[in-house]
Parts: sequence; C-alpha cells; structure tokens
Amino acid sequence: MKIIIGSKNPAKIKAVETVFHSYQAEFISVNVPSGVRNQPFSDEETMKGAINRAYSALKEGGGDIGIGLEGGVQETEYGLFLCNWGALAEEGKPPIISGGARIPLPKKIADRLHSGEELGPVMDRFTDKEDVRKKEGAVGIFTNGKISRSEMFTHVVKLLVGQYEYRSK
Ligand SMILES: O=P(O)(O)OP(=O)(O)OP(=O)(O)OC[C@H]1O[C@@H](n2cnc3c(O)ncnc32)[C@H](O)[C@@H]1O
Ligand SMILES: [Mg+2]
Repeated sequence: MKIIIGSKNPAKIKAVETVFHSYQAEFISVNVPSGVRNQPFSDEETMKGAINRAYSALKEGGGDIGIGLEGGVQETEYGLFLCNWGALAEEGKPPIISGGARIPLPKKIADRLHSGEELGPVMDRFTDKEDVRKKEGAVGIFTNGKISRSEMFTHVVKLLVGQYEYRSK
C-alpha cells in the first residue's frame, strides 16, 4: 500500500507514519497546495485545506491513500482557538474527515493573527525558537509540553484510519 502525505512538515509525517505503522506501507510526502489561505481562519476553511491536500497528494503521488492535515484557527465567543483537521482520500470516494483537539490562543497571539500574520512565524518570535510548527507546535507550547503538534495530529490520523477501516469492512 502506498500512502501519500500532502506535506513535508515532520510533525505531520510522523503522525501518519506512527498510525499506519502496522500497515507496513510505503510513505511518500509531497508538497501540495492547500487551496486555502496560508492561515485558514475557520473550521470550514481548514477542513477544505485538509481535503484539498489529501486529493492533491493522492493524485501527485499516485498512491492508494492520500492524507491531508491542516492547521487553522476558529473564532469563538471565548477567543481565537487553534483548530486542526485531517482528511483521507481514496480515488472515486468521498473524503473521510476528522478533527483535532482545540485550545484558545493567548490574546497577544490572536492579535498578531488578526493583523494578518501567520501563526508559524508568530510562535517562533514569541518563543524565541525556530520552526516551532515542525516540532512541539503552538499546542505544545501552550499545554506546557503535554501534547505536541505531532501527538495532536496522531489522534487526528487515528480517527481517519478507524473510519477508513470501518468503511472498508
Ligand atoms: O508545510 P505545511 O504542511 O503547510 O505545514 P504548516 O506548519 O504550515 O501547517 P499548516 O499549513 O497546516 O498550518 C497553517 C498555519 O498555521 C500555523 N500553525 C498551525 N498550527 C501550528 C502550531 O501548532 N504551531 C505553530 N504554527 C502552527 C502554520 O505555521 C501555518 O502558518
Ligand atoms: Mg502551511
């Protein structure tokens, strides 16, 4: 089985490889456009990004399964929340979709996003670190290391694979 991941981000790749471990699949990661803004600003837009990535990856890599993982934010009455969505694509079938854990972002961070910046670079400046988005992620920073971005995506991919197995029964 050939699984194509629509991203070169190691936090996303690790999640897919971990969950599909028992499948002994071949993994290929490709950079594909999400078809949405670099910083998606709603669940809907983030979901769409994940689905676009999944089908583009499937097509580009010529595999059996395409996986798209996308991070974004969603406005609520209680602040701006991190949101993450995943999609699994198979040729000729509707997407399988799952969502990840969500936590509010501190106001300081939300303000930067509202003024048009992307979360990735904002987090690097905030933490004085490099490539936070490829490592613990904002979720790791604001949960004091309890849940890394890769762990969060692992949960999302588990939800995808479980539904995939159920559909294939
Ligand atoms: O290479 P790709 O797959 O695009 O990986 P990415 O890190 O850019 O991830 P997304 O495009 O899915 O995320 C959309 C934006 O939100 C940022 N982002 C999302 N979650 C984040 C997190 O946990 N920590 C840091 N930045 C995050 C990310 O850097 C982008 O600016
Ligand atoms: Mg991106």
